[in-house]
This record gives sequence, structure tokens and C-alpha cells, in this order.
Amino acid sequence: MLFHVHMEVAIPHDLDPDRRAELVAEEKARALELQRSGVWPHLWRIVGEYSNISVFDVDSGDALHALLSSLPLFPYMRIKVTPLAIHPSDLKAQS
Ligand SMILES: O=C(O)CC1=CCC(=O)O1
Repeated sequence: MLFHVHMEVAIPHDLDPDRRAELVAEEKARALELQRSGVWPHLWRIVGEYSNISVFDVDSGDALHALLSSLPLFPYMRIKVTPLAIHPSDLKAQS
């Protein structure tokens, strides 16, 4: 199943800078690992915002929730998930 996910990051300004750098590095390592495994096929920065648009390819909403809540920056993110379905006019859906 494909899910469109909007993640907005809001790390508190008073968080220790070393801890902040550690979390961001851990988030990057986890994101690269998940992209390489194929479950995170798209990751885009939204211009001018500390937020991203991602597409996840996972088995279920439960699997996506487990994945998102395991991200190091999860406690500092506002996340909106939209499940995706095939559009009947998508060229790839034509036979
Ligand atoms: O910077 C972000 O948008 C949050 C994030 C998700 C994956 C990553 O490496 O950073």
C-alpha cells in the first residue's frame, strides 16, 4: 500500500545543540536505511519549510504507524498521512 506522508519538523529551540545534531544524524541514517530497503521510495523537501513530503510503500496502516513512530525525530514531528489508491486515468493503470 502506498501512503502520502507530510512530516513537519518542530524541534524545540531550547533542545541541547549536540542532542539536536545527534537526532538529525540518526534520522538521516534511518531514512537512508528505509529508502534502501524500498519502503520509503520518495522523500522530498518542501521549499522554504522544515518539512517533507514522502511516499511510503508498506503493507498496512499499522506497519506505517510502527515505522513512523520509530523515527528518531518522531516526538518532534507533526505528521499527516493520506492513503493512496490507483487513479483510473493513470496511464500505468491502462491495459
Ligand atoms: O528533515 C526532515 O524533513 C525530517 C527528515 C525525515 C527524514 C530525514 O532524514 O529527515
